[in-house]
Amino acid sequence: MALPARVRVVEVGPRDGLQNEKKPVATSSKIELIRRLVDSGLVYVEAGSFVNPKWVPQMADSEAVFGSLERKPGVVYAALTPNLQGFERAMEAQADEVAIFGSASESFSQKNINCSVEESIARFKPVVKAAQDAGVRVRGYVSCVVGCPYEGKIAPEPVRQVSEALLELGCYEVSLGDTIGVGTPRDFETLLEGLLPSIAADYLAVHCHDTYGMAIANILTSLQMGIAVVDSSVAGLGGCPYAKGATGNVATEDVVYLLDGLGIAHGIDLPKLVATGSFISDLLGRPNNSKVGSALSVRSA
Ligand SMILES: CC(C)(COP(=O)([O-])OP(=O)([O-])OC[C@H]1O[C@@H](n2cnc3c(N)ncnc32)[C@H](O)[C@@H]1OP(=O)([O-])[O-])[C@@H](O)C(=O)NCCC(=O)NCCSC(=O)C[C@@](C)(O)CC(=O)[O-]
Repeated sequence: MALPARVRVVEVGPRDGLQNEKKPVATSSKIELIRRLVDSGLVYVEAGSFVNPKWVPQMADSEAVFGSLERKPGVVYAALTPNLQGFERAMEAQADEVAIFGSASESFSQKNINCSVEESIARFKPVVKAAQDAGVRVRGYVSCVVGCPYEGKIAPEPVRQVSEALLELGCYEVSLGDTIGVGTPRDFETLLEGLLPSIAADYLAVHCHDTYGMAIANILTSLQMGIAVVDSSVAGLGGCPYAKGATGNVATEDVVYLLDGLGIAHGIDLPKLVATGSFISDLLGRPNNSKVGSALSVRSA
């Protein structure tokens, strides 16, 4: 299949990237990070999450973050909302879009959102209804699409079932999460071969963690199979609080470099993005997990 002419990059660094940071990150730093990301050309930023702050303390200031974002036409600031309580908080904070998050693995569902996969769909139903009533778009996530930290390998069928359930509820798109970054291109091929006969590529995104260094290869495979939406975190920030040992998302800089090399449009200014990756890595006092970011920072220094 031909590669897509344009890819929509969904920046999840301020949420997925920062949610697992052990040291507190100042609200003002999060706001500055998001400002720089938007200044780099990103138009979709997952800026926070309205979950139980006891479960994910790093996201407890999401109201304050959303309250100080500079709103710009065409820029979407999204938030995770696991239930109606989260959705109401997100609306109060004027999130532009929300996301519900399920799992293809029962064990991960219990650890992450404290309910079974079936219960999660029932819990999401009123969230989507409330969002539709408010005219707010809802994105869906499915975690553990190829592997689970508790159950090992995951087959495409449960992923298809949960993805279809989320789309039937009213999600406009489902992002397929390799939560622990164990997938290889063969796994992504098998996954998409299992999904694409019943779900059009236009309704799917990929969300690859880079634990085993396979994320860029998995994204390339997905692009070749018609996927045109890619989630990523600047500087490869992140990890999942409920997936021990999982490292960050694929770095946005690495995705942009790949897209440039393939001649795929994306609308992002790579030098500005690299500077943003250096900014947040310095601020967190951790190495920059983007290979492209590190290489280009050294060259420009
Ligand atoms: C889902 C819940 C809330 C269920 O948690 P629960 O304990 O089952 O909820 P509950 O309804 O029984 O309520 C218990 C307490 O939580 C409070 N509560 C309940 N809901 C909220 C809310 N929205 N905001 C604030 N507070 C809330 C509620 O008010 C109550 O407070 P108490 O009376 O004990 O003081 C909990 O399990 C939770 O917060 N989990 C967070 C999970 C999370 O954020 N995980 C990381 C994000 S997912 C991810 O990273 C994967 C992804 C998306 O990136 C894709 C991938 O890579 O795979």
